[in-house]
Amino acid sequence: GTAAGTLTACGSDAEPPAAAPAKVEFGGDRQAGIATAQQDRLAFAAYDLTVDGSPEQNRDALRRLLKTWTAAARAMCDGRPVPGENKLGTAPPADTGEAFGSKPANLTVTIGFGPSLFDKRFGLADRRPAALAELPKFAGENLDAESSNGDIAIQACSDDPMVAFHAIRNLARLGRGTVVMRWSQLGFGKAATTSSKQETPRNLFGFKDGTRNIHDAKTMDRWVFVGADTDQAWMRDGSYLVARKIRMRIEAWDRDFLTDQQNVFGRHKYTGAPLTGGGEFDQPNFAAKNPDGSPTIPVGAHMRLAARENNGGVQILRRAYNYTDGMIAASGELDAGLFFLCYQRDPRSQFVALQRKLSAHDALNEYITHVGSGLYACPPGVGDHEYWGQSLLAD
Ligand SMILES: C=CC1=C(C)c2cc3[nH]c(cc4nc(cc5[nH]c(cc1n2)c(C)c5CCC(=O)O)C(CCC(=O)O)=C4C)c(C)c3C=C
Ligand SMILES: [Fe+2]
Repeated sequence: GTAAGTLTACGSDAEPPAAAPAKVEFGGDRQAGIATAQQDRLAFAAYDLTVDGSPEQNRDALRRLLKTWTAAARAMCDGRPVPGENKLGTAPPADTGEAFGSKPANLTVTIGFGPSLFDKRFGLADRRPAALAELPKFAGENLDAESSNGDIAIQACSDDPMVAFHAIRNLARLGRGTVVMRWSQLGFGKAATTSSKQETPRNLFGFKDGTRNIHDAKTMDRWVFVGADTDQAWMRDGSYLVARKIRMRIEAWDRDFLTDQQNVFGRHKYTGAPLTGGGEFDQPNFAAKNPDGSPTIPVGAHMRLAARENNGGVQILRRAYNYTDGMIAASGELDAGLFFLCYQRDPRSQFVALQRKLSAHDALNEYITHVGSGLYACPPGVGDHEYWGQSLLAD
C-alpha cells in the first residue's frame, strides 16, 4: 500500500502512514507559502494571459482558469494527482505523472497578480490597489524583460524539487490556450528563514542569510499581511510579493579578503554574528566605533542600511532562494545569484524605500546586479471560497 499523502495515479485504500506526511494546509484565510516555514526548493513562474475577447469574456476566461488552477493546486498540496482522468488510454493523462509516488514535502502554491492584469483587457482597472504601483527604476539595475513582470505569478515551494517543478508545469499545462509562461526560475537552496525553528541557511557568498527576518505572527500581521486599511477590500489578508533576480559576481567575491567580505555585510562570515560581537542573534550595535573612530559596522554595510533601526522601523518578510542558470559562455563565469522574494503589506513604503537606499549606498553593489523584477498582488487565501482571487472577480 501507499502512505496517505503520497501522490498516486489512481488513489489507494492503503494502510495508515508510519509518520504524518509533511503537508501544508492549502485552504485558510491567508495563502500558504508566505508565513509558512520556508521549504528547501523553489519553482517560480510568471504567466501572461493570451485572451483577446471583450472584458467580460476575458474575465470569464480568467475565472475559469483560476477555478481549474485552484482545484489542481489544492490536490497537489494534499498529495493527490491533478483532478481528471488518468487511465483513459485514448487521452493524455490529466496529471503529467513525474510526482507520482512523491510526498508533497510541504508543497505550497502561492498566486499573485501583476499590475498588467489591471489594464483594459479585463475591465479591472478600478480594482487595482494603489500599492500595486509599478516599481521605479533603481540605480545600477540591468533588468531583462525576459525575466520580469507577468500577469500572474506562481510561487511553488517544496522540500522536494520534483514536486515544486511538477506544480508549475501542471498549472502551465492546464492553462494552455489561456496563458503562456513568460519566465520562470528554479531555486535550489533556501537563503532565508521564516521561522525561528529553522537554522539560518547560507547564500552563495557563504554568509548566513535570514538571521534578522520576520519570524513571529505579530510582526507578520504588522508588516506582511494587508489589513482593514486597504483601498481595495479584496486584498484584505493578502500580501504584495516583490521578486528580484539578483546576479552575484561569485568569482570577484571569492578573491576578496575575509575582512572586506565581512565589512560588506556587517557580520562575521562563519558565525553570522554582527561585527560588534556576541552571537548570531545578538543585537548589532550601530553606534560602536573602532579604536580609530570609524564605525565598527561600516556606513555602507548591507545590514546597517537595511536594518529596521535605520529605516523608521520598516521590515519585510524575505523568502529568497539561491539559483544558478549554469555559466556565462562568453566569460566562463557562473551565472548564479539570489532569487530575492519578499512579502509586505505595501511595497511603496517597504521594498521600494529600502531598495532606493541600498541601490545608492550598499557596499554589496560592487558584487551584484539586479537582472529581473516582478511585483504581484497576492490575494487572500481561498478560505470558504471556491477559487483564488474570488474576492477580485466575484461579480
Ligand atoms: C531591498 C531589500 C533587500 C535586498 C534587495 C537584499 C539583497 C541581498 N541581501 C543579501 C544578503 C544578506 N542580507 C541580510 C540582511 C537583510 N537584507 C535585507 C534586505 C534586502 N537584501 C534586510 C531587510 C535585511 C535585515 C537587516 C537587519 O534588520 O539586520 C544579511 C544579514 C543576515 C540577515 O539578517 O539575514 C545578508 C547576509 C544578498 C546576498 C543580497 C543580494 C544578492
Ligand atoms: Fe539582504
